Parts: sequence; C-alpha cells; structure tokens
Amino acid sequence: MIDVQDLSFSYQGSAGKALDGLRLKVEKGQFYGIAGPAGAGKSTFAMCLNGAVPRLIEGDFSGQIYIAGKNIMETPVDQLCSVTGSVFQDVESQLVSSVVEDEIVFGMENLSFSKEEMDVRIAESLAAVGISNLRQANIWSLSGGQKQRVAIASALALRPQLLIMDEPTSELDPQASLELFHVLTSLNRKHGMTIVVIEQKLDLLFRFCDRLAIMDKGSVVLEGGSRDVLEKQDILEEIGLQVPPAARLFFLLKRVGVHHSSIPVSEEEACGILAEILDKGR
Ligand SMILES: Nc1ncnc2c1ncn2[C@@H]1O[C@H](COP(=O)(O)OP(=O)(O)OP(=O)(O)O)[C@@H](O)[C@H]1O
Repeated sequence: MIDVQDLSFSYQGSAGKALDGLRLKVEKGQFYGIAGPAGAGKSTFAMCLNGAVPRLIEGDFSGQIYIAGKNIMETPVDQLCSVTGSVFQDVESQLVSSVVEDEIVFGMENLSFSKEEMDVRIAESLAAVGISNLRQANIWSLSGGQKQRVAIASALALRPQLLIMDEPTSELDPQASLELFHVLTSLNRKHGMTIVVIEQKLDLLFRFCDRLAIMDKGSVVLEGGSRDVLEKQDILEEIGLQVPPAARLFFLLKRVGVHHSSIPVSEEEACGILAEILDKGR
C-alpha cells in the first residue's frame, strides 16, 4: 500500500535533515504504528505521505513515495485525496463548520457528488466511528474524543483506502484514547482500511498495531511486529522512548529468570502471565 524509498527532506532555510534516507513499506490492510522521540521526523513524514510536503511546505526533497502503486509526486491532489485521508494532531484547527453534518459535507463539496450520494456517505462515515447520533450536533459542544471522531468521519466520507493519523490522542484522556484506538481497529478489521498512526502512547501502539516503525533522526531505526520491537528495549530506551510499565516489569522478571517467553504487549496479557507465575509458585 505504501512503499517509501530513500526519502530525505530538509525544510527551507534549515541546515539539518528532517528526514534522512527513510525507507518503509506498509502492506494493504495493516494497522501500522509509528513512534519516535520529539524531532524524529514523524510529522514531516506524515505530511510527505499526504503530499503536503513538498507541495505546500517547501524544502529540499528527494526519494520516492508510492501509495497504492502510484508515485504520489506524479499524482494530482484530487486523486490523492480519494486514496489517502489524513487527520492531524491539532484537530480543532481542521474543523471549519459548527454542525457535524456540515463539516462532513465540506470535505466532499469540491467533488460534485449528488445530494443523495452525500447523504449516504455522511451516514456511513458517522456510523463507522460510532457517532450517528451526533449528526446535527454543534461541534463546539463536543468532547475532544468526539471532535476527533468528526475529523475521522470527514476523512472517511471520501472513502480513502488509507487513513493517516498524526498523534490523534494528544488531546485525549486515557479512556478516550483507548476508545479511539478501538474505533481505528474496527475501521481496520471490519472495513479493511489500511491505517498508519503516529502515536506517543506506546502502550496503545504495542497493543493494537500489527506492525511498528520506530523513527529517530529522520529514519527508521526499528521495524517489525509489536513483540519483535518490544524485545529491543535497549534501543527504545537509548533513543529516549519509555516502554510501558508492564513490559518493563517483564524485562526484569526475564533478567532474574522468572519469565522465559516473549514480553507481553498489553496489561491484560501481563496480568494473565503473572497469574500463571503466581499459581506455579503456590
Ligand atoms: N516548519 C519547519 N521548519 C524548519 N524545521 C522544521 C519545521 N518543522 C519541523 N522542523 C524540524 O524538522 C525535524 C523533524 O520535525 P518533526 O516535527 O517532523 O518531528 P516529530 O518526530 O514529529 O516531532 P514531535 O514528536 O515533537 O512532533 C525537527 O528537527 C524539527 O525541528
């Protein structure tokens, strides 16, 4: 679905490279997570995937990005929009209407859909993120989690094959963050949508994503399934990422010879293994 080859980018007037020879492949239907310390180049990469870099944000760009088999530098913007939907960190700045339904219509306005077609797409995208009841709601009365869902629904109305989200939970509390990841999982599993999510909350990435890329200094330093990446605690901590507490505990248990298999990817899994260890000790 995504094939990135030797991608480098320096912002205009900036001496350093924000992206430096980045290579990455995401298969169709994957729920793919990206993490990394501040300044690793994650947001710049997300903006390359939707074409904002270098079309809107100028700088020194090199490399190739193929999405759904098309070189995005050679693809007109309107065609890119129907393949890739994006939702960015500061969701409030993306919302332009005061009523939920109008917000979703806004994204479709330039695409000359009939009124009936728009109606179907509004209902479908609101249902996919579980907020059909908010169709006529005032956006500014909604919670942060609900606004995130409105932004996702707006992107979904264009029926993209790929959804890119840059730190969607940055303004959300732990419960709303978890709920959002359940919504993304449902879009991925039920609707087959490929999802790329940049996220600081590593526990969510390890728990929900099929595959992860860890970025540092503009390139990918670790890539693999959650369990494989989690095993590389040393590298994660070296670049300043804190592994979730349950995983840390199991690293220590492994070190002292109490735990012998892979590190659990969620608190639930950790509890199950701990219960077994305690049971054996009785
Ligand atoms: N508009 C800009 N002009 C110049 N340099 C920039 C600009 N935006 C980002 N950078 C620089 O590019 C590098 C990568 O930044 P980017 O925001 O992509 O990293 P990030 O991993 O998303 O960080 P964070 O987690 O803090 O959002 C950093 O060194 C940053 O200072």
